[in-house]
Amino acid sequence: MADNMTGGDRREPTVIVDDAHVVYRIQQSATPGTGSPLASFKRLVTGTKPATMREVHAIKGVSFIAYKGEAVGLIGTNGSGKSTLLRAIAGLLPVERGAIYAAGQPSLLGVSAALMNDLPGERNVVLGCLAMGMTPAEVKAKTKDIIDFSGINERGDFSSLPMRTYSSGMGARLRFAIAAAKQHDVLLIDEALATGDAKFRRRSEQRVRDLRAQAGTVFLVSHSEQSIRDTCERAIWLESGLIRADGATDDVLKEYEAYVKR
Ligand SMILES: Nc1ncnc2c1ncn2[C@@H]1O[C@H](COP(=O)(O)OP(=O)(O)OP(=O)(O)O)[C@@H](O)[C@H]1O
Repeated sequence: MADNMTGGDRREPTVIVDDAHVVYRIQQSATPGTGSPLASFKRLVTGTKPATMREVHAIKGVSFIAYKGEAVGLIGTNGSGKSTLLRAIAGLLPVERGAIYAAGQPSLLGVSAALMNDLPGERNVVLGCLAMGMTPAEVKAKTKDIIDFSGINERGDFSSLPMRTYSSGMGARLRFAIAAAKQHDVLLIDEALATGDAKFRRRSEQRVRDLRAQAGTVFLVSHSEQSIRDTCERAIWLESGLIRADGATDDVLKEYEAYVKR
C-alpha cells in the first residue's frame, strides 16, 4: 500500500482499506428448540452453556485505496463478499482485523435513507434529505427534482400516497433519488442501478457520472457487467472474500468472464 501513497501520486485518497477482515457470527442451537428467544433467556438466567457459535469469514484481508473522482465497480460471484465490503466501508459492520479509513461519512445508498412505509413518498423525501444534513431551504428547493428523478409519479400522483403502496422498484428508485440528491464524499451503491426500468437505469447512471464529476468517490456493486462498464473505469473483483483482480474495468471484467465461463 505504501507504494500508492508515495512516488509523487497526487491523487487524494478517499477510502483506504488496509488488510480488512470481516467475520459474521451466527448463533446456532445444538439441538432443535434451543435457539428460541425463550431458550436464550433461560440460558441467561440459569447460566448454562450458550448455543454453538458459527463464524463466516466473509472478508479475508482486503487492501486497496480509492481516490477522489473514481468510480469503482465491485464484481464477483454470489457470496463473494461485495455487499459485506460495502457495509464495512459504510461503517455498518466492524472489521475484525485491519482497518478501513474513509473521508467524511460514506453513504450506503438505501440505508442512509431509512424510509417509513406509512408516510407518503414526498414526506420521506423531506425526512431523508434532512437526515442527510440538508437545510430545510435546500430540501424545499430539491423535493420536486427528487420526485421527478425517481419517476414515481409517472403513473399518477404516487408521491402523496404511503410508500407501502409502492412496488419494490418504486421504493428503490425513490431511495436512490434521495441519496443521489446530495453530493457525497463517498457514495456506495449496492445493485441500485439494477432496479427500475431501462429509462431509470440510464438516468441513474448519468447521476453517478455527475456525482463523480463533482469529485466524490462512487462504489458500485452490480451483477450487470454493462452497468459496471458504463459507470466505472476501475473494477475490483472479489472472490471468497479476497481480491482476485484490481485494475482497469475492461481488463478485470475479461479475467472475471474467463473465470465464470470455466
Ligand atoms: N448477515 C449475515 N450473517 C451471516 N453471514 C452472512 C451475512 N451476510 C452475508 N453473509 C455471508 O457472507 C458471505 C459474503 O456475503 P455477501 O452478501 O457480502 O456477498 P455478495 O458478494 O454481496 O453476494 P451476492 O452477489 O449474492 O449479493 C457469504 O458467505 C454470506 O453467506
